[in-house]
Amino acid sequence: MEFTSEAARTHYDAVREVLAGVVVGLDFDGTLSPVVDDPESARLHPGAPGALLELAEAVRAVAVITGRPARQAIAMGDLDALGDAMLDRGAELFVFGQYGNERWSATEQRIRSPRPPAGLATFERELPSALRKAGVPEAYIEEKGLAVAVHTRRLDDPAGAFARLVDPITALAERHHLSVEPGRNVIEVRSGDMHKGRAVRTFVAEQEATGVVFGGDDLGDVEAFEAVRDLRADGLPGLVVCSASTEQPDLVELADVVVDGPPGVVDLLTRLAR
Ligand SMILES: O=P(O)(O)OC[C@H]1O[C@H](O[C@H]2O[C@H](CO)[C@@H](O)[C@H](O)[C@H]2O)[C@H](O)[C@@H](O)[C@@H]1O
Repeated sequence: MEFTSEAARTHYDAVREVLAGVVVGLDFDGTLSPVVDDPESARLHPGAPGALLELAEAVRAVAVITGRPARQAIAMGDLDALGDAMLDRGAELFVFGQYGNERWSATEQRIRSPRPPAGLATFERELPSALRKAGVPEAYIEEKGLAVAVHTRRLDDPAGAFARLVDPITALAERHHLSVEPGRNVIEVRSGDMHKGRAVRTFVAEQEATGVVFGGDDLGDVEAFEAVRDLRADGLPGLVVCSASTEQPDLVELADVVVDGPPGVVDLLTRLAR
């Protein structure tokens, strides 16, 4: 792991000093789960469950804060079993799905979810035609209930296809009053009401946290990075962790600690816990 500045090292020490009251939010894809070609095949890094379990005992609470539907993240990460193991040790696991629109906890064992945003159903109906017109009809459409993701990773030219799709998808989304979230070979369309920054702030407030850590790897994590930095400016110890990749190099400059993808995240969580 690498600190991005001397101040960053101080932030790390400040968080460790109040660790028992700290909340830890972690993104799923690219942070806890290595990025794979098929979004359905993503799984937790093998070291993640053990590291999260150990960490949960040392902090106030742990949350997976993801763009995925909560149900999917729970299934892919076997998070209900992990949550049970945490409860057995007096710790709690939360999942904030769809950028904080959905909420699950190991104690409640049910997902609270709002209705899909107005305009999403029409957007979905019009999307295949927009993909055809942009010359990328074979892009993979992932329907998530509250959002739609268009993936280009498995195409012959993922970056070129992404570039051809951003403007037409943005225009279509705007016509339906929806927001666009570009990511790693993915363009997501969803309601703009919620983002990971709000999820982080809610998590901190509800848990009356004495500090906060957030780790992420993609543009959809930037609001959470900013929330940690803003809370820190208000006096709450905080640490921003970037799970680095060549696909989103710009995120590094927003972070305090940079680690090498999910294996590096697991290593950092293990160090924090000890
Ligand atoms: O907030 P996250 O947990 O990072 O979720 C963001 C999106 O991640 C998924 O896509 C990404 O991971 C896939 C599997 O590794 C990869 O194939 C894809 O290229 C990545 O963009 C997921 O499919 C989306 O629904 C999530 O919103």
